[in-house]
Amino acid sequence: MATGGAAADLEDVQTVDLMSELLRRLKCSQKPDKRLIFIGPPGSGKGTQSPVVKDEYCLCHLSTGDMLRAAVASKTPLGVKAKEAMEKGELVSDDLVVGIIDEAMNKPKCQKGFILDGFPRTVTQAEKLDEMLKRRGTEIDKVLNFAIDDAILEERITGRWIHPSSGRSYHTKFAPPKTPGVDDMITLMF
Ligand SMILES: Nc1ncnc2c1ncn2[C@@H]1O[C@H](COP(=O)(O)OP(=O)(O)O)[C@@H](O)[C@H]1O
Repeated sequence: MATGGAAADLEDVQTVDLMSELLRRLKCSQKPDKRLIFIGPPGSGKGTQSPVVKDEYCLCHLSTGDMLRAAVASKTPLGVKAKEAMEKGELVSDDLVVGIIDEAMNKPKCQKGFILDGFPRTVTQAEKLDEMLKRRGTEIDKVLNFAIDDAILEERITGRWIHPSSGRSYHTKFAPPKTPGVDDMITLMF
């Protein structure tokens, strides 16, 4: 399905990037398919573990929260519809969320499977997920519940610092920035 445009784009890609992507795909072709659901409150470690598991098993990480925030930021039609509910701290409609997950699952990066993060969040979403998987002739392999003590969660969340423009997160005790209150990359650059 490569188009003329896509082929031209590849010519612009550095050889070293192209080779490492080829090697990655070769390695990935030997991995078993995996379809996972991660469940856990903010601070439970989903955000830390997801990229590790994703890279190891060549999966895509489908975080509905991240996808919705990106849609809102880039003002796509989906983002415009989701914005109001998100700002009020309410759930976005099941149809919208199911739509973005269904579309994302068709992407090549989800070919080996996926990590669902923040989805399903309602019974309707869970039923729709069942339908989607049935249609694709697949199943969920594992659901991982990041069970964690409330006291630990509180310590992690209250000590968290987020650099808004990059999304990099720090912790006053566990992962402090080099200079208090300053993002490390900025410290490095100046
Ligand atoms: N599965 C979902 N169904 C409906 N709304 C969702 C779903 N996932 C995320 N959202 C919307 O995105 C917001 C942010 O989600 P998320 O990043 O998971 O963070 P939080 O832990 O603050 O809920 C939610 O408050 C909700 O409005």
